[in-house]
Amino acid sequence: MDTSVAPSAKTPENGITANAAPKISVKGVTKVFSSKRGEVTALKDLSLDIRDGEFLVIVGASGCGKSTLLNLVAGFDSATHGEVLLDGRPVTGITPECGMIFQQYALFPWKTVQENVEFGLKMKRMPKSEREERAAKFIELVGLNGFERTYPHHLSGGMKQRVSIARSLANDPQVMLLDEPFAALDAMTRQVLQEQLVRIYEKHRKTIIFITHSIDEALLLSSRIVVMTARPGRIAQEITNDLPHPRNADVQLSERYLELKRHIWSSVQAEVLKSMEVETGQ
Ligand SMILES: Nc1ncnc2c1ncn2[C@@H]1O[C@H](COP(=O)(O)OP(=O)(O)OP(=O)(O)O)[C@@H](O)[C@H]1O
Repeated sequence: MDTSVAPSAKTPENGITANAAPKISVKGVTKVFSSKRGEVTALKDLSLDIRDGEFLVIVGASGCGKSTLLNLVAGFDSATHGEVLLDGRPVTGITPECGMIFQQYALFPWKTVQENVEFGLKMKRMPKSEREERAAKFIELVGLNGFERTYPHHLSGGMKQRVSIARSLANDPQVMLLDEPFAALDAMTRQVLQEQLVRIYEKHRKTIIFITHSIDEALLLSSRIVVMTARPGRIAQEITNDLPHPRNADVQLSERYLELKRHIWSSVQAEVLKSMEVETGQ
């Protein structure tokens, strides 16, 4: 594993200590799917540690197993071999410690913004006044004040995704899992939401695992980037992202940014070419 561009896992900006016990530990995970067309090995003997407060971004060719890995961490599915540990305990099902955000917002269309954000808190039986106050705080954090009583079908895609983020944050998960959350958005909305997520990360320091196909998105957001191999997915490379915080899109103009981007691109490109060979059976 080449980490030559990466200086160290500890940065003054994020205060993450390399030798702290991992928040999440993926240990020798293999995932085989069986279908009518036979078996697909999506992940093979994949191991990965994620530290508390890290913003880990996973990139890799289409079909290399990124969503499969995230689903195992979320407890939506279980590994064929190996295990996923959260705070040292095996993940055996969905847990409130992990909040998931999908590309397709997953909002309740019959509930207002306020009711969507309050939903998890209501499930936890939080008293009404407390949950209203909490929801208002996170609606404000994502810049949606004034839209509390609006229904999702009156919101743009970017606004819907902000509701999803507010809903997840309101539940105060220790870990946020995001599967290509901004992929369906136009470029400008996407940049606004990326910068908003960076601000949220800088303020709240959640442990975040984020999947994307965009190297620019990975570099803007992450504290570490993992490139996965072509299927069956394993870790091809890990790169510590030492671009400074507070971070915004201007970071893309720096020499360091271009250096990291070139490095990640060469790794991703090699894996994309391999995945094309897998698909065409060469
Ligand atoms: N439930 C399933 N049954 C059968 N095969 C599956 C299932 N889920 C995923 N796969 C297969 O496992 C492999 C990995 O899929 P996965 O969705 O994890 O990849 P990905 O890297 O997230 O892809 P993309 O970037 O295109 O979203 C693919 O070949 C996919 O077809």
